[in-house]
Amino acid sequence: MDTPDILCEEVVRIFRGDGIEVQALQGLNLRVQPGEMTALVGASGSGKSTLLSILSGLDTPTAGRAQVAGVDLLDLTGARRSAYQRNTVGFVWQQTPRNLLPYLTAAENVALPMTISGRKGRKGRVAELLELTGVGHCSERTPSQLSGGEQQRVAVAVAIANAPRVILADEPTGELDEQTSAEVLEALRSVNEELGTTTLIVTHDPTVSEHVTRTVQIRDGRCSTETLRRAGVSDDGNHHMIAEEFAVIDRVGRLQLPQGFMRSLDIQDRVRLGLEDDHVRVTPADAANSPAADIDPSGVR
Ligand SMILES: Nc1ncnc2c1ncn2[C@@H]1O[C@H](COP(=O)(O)OP(=O)(O)OP(=O)(O)O)[C@@H](O)[C@H]1O
Repeated sequence: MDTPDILCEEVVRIFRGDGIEVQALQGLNLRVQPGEMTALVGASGSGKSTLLSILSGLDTPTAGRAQVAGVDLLDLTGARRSAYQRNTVGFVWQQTPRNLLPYLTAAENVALPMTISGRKGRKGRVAELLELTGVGHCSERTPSQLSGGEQQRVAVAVAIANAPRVILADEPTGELDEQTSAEVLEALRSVNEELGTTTLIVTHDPTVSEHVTRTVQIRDGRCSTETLRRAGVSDDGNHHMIAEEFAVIDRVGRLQLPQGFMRSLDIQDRVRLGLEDDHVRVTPADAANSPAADIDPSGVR
């Protein structure tokens, strides 16, 4: 298997202040392979923004290992941090002012990172990237002359201007309606398919899952479940997408049982484990004859 473009191993981030300690990330493990397009979803406060701050080089983990495109994020300082943010990763933020300069046209915004990096052949590349994200017709307009969706598609073109290995998108569709969101997600998908850019989209938006092949759910600062989508053919020959949900298990065997399972079997504090031929049995400890929640290795039932 290739070296992952995003690699998090046992990442911990603790915030301390006023005598209070918050464990925003509690030993998070995540691998995103080169060329993968993944959505990271989770309830408010689950740790998504904290993880994205670390991956973007704006924050440092308290413990653990975090690498993006082979760059170790724990000892990133000064000039290496700037080079990382300029060339290795591209960003799309929810708020337009963070993505685009208001007094530059779309084309000038896309050209700017290339100018800063001293990249040649800028003019042709600007036109190509705006076409790729579906906003070639907007090149001479400033952000205030663009719709919210067009602004975000220009932001995607800006993010890939210096050909980064990885794009990190933070709620890129947060302020858009469903139709416009779909256009922005299609722009990200075109970039992923045409250029092979590894893409991680952090979002609350449940419709994002329909545009990616992998959705990772984060709960209490750890990855808890993953949904993988693949094309399938049904008996009548029609093509359709099949989505399958898996529990995430780490190297030492930790996994999170879904809250629904815990509630329906009244599981708390401790359970009995049993090893069967092809699966592990989990039984509430204090219910001698209660039904068991079986964990099948091919998925969570
Ligand atoms: N700078 C900080 N100081 C103290 N606590 C923080 C800080 N940043 C985040 N937290 C806490 O860490 C936890 C995770 O926050 P985070 O913003 O990563 O969650 P999130 O999943 O991105 O939420 P949302 O979807 O609402 O943005 C929360 O309990 C939050 O209050």
